[in-house]
Amino acid sequence: MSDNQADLIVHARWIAPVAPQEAVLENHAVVVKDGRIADLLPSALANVKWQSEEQQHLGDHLLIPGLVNAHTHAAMNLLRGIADDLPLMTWLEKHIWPAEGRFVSETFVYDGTRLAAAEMIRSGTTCFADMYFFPANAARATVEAGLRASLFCPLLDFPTPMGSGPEEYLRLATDAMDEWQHEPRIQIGFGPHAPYTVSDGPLQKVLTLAEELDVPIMMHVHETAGEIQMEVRNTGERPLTRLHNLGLLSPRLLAVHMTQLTDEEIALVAQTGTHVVHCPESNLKLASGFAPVEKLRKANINVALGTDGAASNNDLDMLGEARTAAFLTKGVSLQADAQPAMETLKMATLNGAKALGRDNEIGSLEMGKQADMVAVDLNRLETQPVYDPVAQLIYAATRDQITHTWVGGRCLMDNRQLTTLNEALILKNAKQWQEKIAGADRD
Ligand SMILES: CSC[C@H]1O[C@@H](n2cnc3c(O)ncnc32)[C@H](O)[C@@H]1O
Ligand SMILES: [Zn+2]
Repeated sequence: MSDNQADLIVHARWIAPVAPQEAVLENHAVVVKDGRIADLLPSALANVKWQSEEQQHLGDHLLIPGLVNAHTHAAMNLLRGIADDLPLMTWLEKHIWPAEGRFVSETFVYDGTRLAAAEMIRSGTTCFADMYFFPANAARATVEAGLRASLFCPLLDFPTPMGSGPEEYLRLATDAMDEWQHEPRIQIGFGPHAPYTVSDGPLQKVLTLAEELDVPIMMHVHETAGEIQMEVRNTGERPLTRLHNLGLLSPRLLAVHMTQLTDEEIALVAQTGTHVVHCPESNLKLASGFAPVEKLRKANINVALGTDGAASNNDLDMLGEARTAAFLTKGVSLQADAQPAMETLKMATLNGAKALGRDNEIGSLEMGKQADMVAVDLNRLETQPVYDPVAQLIYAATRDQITHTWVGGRCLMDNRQLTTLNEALILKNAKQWQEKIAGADRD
């Protein structure tokens, strides 16, 4: 193959590379070779410098890096709408855990993750961070869909459909790491559920193994005030202090939610390089609170964005989540200029990639990185006229305007048609699960 031979050239009216520069490029093209971005140059020069049989002329579209959903429970798509309008602990203890106890299996996780993958591809997510049971089945569904994922293997003090206790969860996690080590699109990490469900011994083991194997850790932390009061009552310490004393706060940790933070705790998170994953819609729906994003940003903390699972959100729409995040930060900080549109796009892409330690490969449209990209059609009544394409994306566009999704240069959605997944089959399967789950309650 000659040096100027490419596999695909995508031309767009606007390209927002996110990094190394935040500026939006006009009438440019991305050249893809061997799954990576080989060039980013003015459209007029693309076919002078490069040859490619495959060309995509997008017109009035904005091309952005693939969205990185930094926290979800993909298979919970099958539990969407099963328990609404409840606070976290009632939702979890009285509804979700009992339902998981009855229905979660390897098949449930495979089917649920496939349903979630279809929704994610259709809404521009190219990489997701998942924390759920039977991660090998989630990995299989992810690879078949063509997506990227970081799968965090669950660990709790008590039995679940997946295992009997910490020793078994740890073994299953290291087995999954062995099994998936040669699949570059899959990363496996540890997912100790929360400070109130995992005791010190297992957390110490997680930390030792994570350091030895050099993998990330994801945990729900300070999601509600109630969880903090409970820990203070039982141990006299706040959960974050306990995690710090155990040595868990570090760039290896993705602390999810973080809605309750003192100024001292924010300083500690900054000092230790811990990443925060903000899940505004789940936090709002469960009435948990909200992360003080503007304060976190001022402290130079990396804040990524996640939807949480579809049973608490109730969708996996990262564009919608980004809009909620931007508005919430402005409202909470009483500063209209807090979290501008470009900052929000960065939170939904590069910051997620950084939190997962994958920013050398994904998160921005830079030469050498994987060609994970999403095209958004701005040529619609709802997003015209266009003065600022990124503002239009964050403040006005909706996920149905996403026309194309590529992962590693492979097109997973072409003009809103899924190429790797059978929509009709997935739909049918989701309905069968609904009948099984709702039917079991009637019996
Ligand atoms: C250890 S597997 C994941 C476990 O977490 C539960 N879960 C889903 N959303 C939340 C949330 O917002 N806070 C705490 N726990 C959550 C899920 O149902 C699984 O049991
Ligand atoms: Zn969660």
